[in-house]
Amino acid sequence: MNAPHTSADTPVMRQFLDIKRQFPDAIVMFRMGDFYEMFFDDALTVGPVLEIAVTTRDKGEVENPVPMAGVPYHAIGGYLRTLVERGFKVAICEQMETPEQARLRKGPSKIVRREVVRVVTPGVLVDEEHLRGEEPNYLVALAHDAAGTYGLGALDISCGEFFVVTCEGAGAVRAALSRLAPREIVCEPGLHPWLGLELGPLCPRLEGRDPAAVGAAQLARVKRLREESGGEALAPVEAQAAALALAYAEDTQPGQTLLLHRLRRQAFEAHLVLDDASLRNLEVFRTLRDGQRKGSLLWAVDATRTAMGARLLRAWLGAPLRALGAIRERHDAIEALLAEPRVRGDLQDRLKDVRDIARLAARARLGTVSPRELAALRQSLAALPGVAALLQELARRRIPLLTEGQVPEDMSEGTCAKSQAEAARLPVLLDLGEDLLQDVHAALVRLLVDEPPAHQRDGGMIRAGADPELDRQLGLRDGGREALAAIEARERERTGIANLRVQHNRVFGYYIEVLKTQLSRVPAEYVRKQTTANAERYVTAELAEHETAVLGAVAAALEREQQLFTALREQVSAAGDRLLAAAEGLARLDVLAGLAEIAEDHAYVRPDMVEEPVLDIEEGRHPVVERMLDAGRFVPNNLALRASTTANTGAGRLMLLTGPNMGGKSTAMRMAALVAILAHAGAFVPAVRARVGVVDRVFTRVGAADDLGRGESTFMVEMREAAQILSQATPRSLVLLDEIGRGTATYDGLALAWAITEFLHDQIGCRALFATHYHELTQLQARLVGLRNAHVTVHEERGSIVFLHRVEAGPAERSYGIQVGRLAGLPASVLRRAQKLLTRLEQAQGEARPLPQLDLFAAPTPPPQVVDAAPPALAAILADLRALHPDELSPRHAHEALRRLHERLVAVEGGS
Ligand SMILES: Nc1ncnc2c1ncn2[C@@H]1O[C@H](COP(=O)(O)OP(=O)(O)OP(=O)(O)O)[C@@H](O)[C@H]1O
Repeated sequence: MNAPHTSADTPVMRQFLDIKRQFPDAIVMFRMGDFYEMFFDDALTVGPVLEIAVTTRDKGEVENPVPMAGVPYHAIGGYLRTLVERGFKVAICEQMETPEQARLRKGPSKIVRREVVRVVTPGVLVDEEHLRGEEPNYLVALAHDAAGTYGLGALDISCGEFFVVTCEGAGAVRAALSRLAPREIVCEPGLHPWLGLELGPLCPRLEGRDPAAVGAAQLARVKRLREESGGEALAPVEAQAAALALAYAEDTQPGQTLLLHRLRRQAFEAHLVLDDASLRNLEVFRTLRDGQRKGSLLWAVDATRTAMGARLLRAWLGAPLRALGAIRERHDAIEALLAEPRVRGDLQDRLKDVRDIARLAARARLGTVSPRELAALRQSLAALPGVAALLQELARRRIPLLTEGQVPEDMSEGTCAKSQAEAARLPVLLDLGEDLLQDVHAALVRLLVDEPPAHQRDGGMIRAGADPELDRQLGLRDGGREALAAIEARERERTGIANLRVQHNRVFGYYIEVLKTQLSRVPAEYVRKQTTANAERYVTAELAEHETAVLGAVAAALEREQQLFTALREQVSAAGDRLLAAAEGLARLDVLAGLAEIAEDHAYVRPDMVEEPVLDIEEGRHPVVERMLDAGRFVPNNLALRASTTANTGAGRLMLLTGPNMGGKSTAMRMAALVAILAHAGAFVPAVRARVGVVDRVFTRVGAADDLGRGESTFMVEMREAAQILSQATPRSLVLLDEIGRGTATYDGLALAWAITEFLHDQIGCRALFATHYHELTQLQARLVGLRNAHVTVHEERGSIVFLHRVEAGPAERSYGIQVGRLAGLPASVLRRAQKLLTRLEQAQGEARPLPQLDLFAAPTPPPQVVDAAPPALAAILADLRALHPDELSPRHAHEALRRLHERLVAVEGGS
């Protein structure tokens, strides 16, 4: 910034430059009266972005005037959102005193004191207008050690969520980042390209900061927070990442203490890991096609009533559990809620009244909560006793349920009574705790009016009768106003001016207005102040006195209101930890009740979770595709995988799925993965029965269309993903491969697919589903004990095919590419030509046999004809026509053949 001396050398500009020096990388929004002004380069940068005019401060008086652009203070929200969405960092600089106070202040400088009160970036948003209720708003800080271990510190200051994740290697970092979808990443400058992070899609903003520079104080704070949270100590990279996130976030909120809900540790090994490819391909959070939430797994199972619940459900799906105990706790809770549909429904109705308690608490802590938002908190807390009562009812109703016929004789003593109590207890996850925050609720009821205003600044939020001092000021104010009305009446009477009025404006305060037609009656003591088109305005000594009284009372009342509101806000802020604990319990309840509702409405069942590496699904359905089709149209399928297999058991560890395009292979495979994910997330699953053995990771290699935009060929992406799977999958993993190898020459592709299948089967031995069009692979069943062929069935009729979408044992008999092409509307001539080429290719391959043991293209069964069935005489003519080789005929022979065919056709038609 090269500020010319002349223009910048005023006290205010010096103040601005001082502040700008402290926030060199931020756009400084500098409050001046009713505007936020931006100067110099800031103005030039934001002008076009915000579509506002850039002017100059000195209006042509100096040679190099200071560029300036401003926005009205009350409209800052929209402008701020635009800037933040574009990835800017914005420092909000406020006036910390009134011009009046500045003038009265001792000392040489009489300019208004200004300070940056907060810095706004995408990762530290707290205001409702910037946030989406159902999505978290993470800031993620990255640290790493020499061994290539990464610590991720994830912080959502809008709701106090704070945790660390450890990742081994760049791939794991990418997986974690795509799950968390952070709005901002803080890491060592230069780290992100090295990690291969494509920030565009992954995250809107990156802040370069060196984790090593994090202060000892921050590290100590993180350590203390962790101790208070009761977990084991953090590894150094974890602590460093957490401290970096905290330091960065706190720098954006000068002078504030963030509300944090413990510092948790998400152990990598505690979760079923879904890498970015799986999250994307399985459409866990959004669809592949248009990136929408609708049509995703999350959408299909979300019946939450609160924003907090929606966020928690997202977290559960993104990081399913691996520990059977923890998974079963969730299933137990859903089961209990399913058993009592009426209680569950009532609970959900209560939850509808619950607003985003976590985010409201965080805003109370930062001092930005509005009166209207505190009313939302009041409404939420009002729902708590009802929720607690319903949970008690649920517990009571479980006693007969669990103890029928085995009520012990003496409930008061002995182990029997103890187990009795144990059995009657609610599933642990349905326990909301004792603290219903009714003290906070009572304070909100006592102080806040029923419908408070959106902003604190104008007052009108404190209930009459709540505070004697406020009531007194309001009395004075109203008394003053009444006195003014009395003056008006008295003066009308006294002067005989019937339409004399006492009025008020900001320039003159209170005045008496008399129409010009009545001027002759104006008493001598009225002092003329202003002349308008058809009236004169006057002041009197009495009026001035009352005015002072009224305005004084208004100001005093407003100030008292502000004091009371601030105290109330501080009371809420002090209850922050309790509010977050309640928020957590409510969110969990909301998710579990929602999952129970989905289970009931869509006939999901509790999966049987086991350690043994199996995946046995009876009549499973794809949760999303099922919903998109008309009721009853989805064809349920059985799928069974068993990692430890021998030749003669029904299920293998690797299922090779063949069958025509559009036959339902992808749907069946995804169904298996989604059932596994839902089960681990603690949800019920869309099936009649499911036995799910613990999975450590789900890998998918499915359709590559969406990768094309990234500048890599389909085949390259495919192979890279396959390489990753082969190097990372363990015997506990679940692997989905959809048509691997099809992006290259036939034999290359087939050979790669063949070798990959063998490797998965022999070396890794995990559960895997492999959809392929290489029929040759089906012969592997003879050699690989754990491989089972399965196919999606079609019904064939008169040369046309109908997809049955049913998975059955054994390989598909052959492919139906040409029939599918026909369904898709390819021209008949192309189809005929393709059929002919296919026959020839099959014959040629049959003779040449370039890969002997593969038995390529086994003896061709005659392909079904593409043309419609015809009467025999006609069919004979068609057969002869088909047998012609037009390209090999001379024009004369062609003409001859055409004439003969035509004659026969006319004869047949004449005879029929
Ligand atoms: N079990 C099912 N019940 C009803 N409809 C289904 C079922 N499975 C698939 N479908 C329908 O068939 C369409 C195609 O399914 P899918 O994409 O799974 O086929 P595919 O065999 O993988 O095809 P391709 O080989 O071309 O990828 C789906 O979009 C869905 O509408």
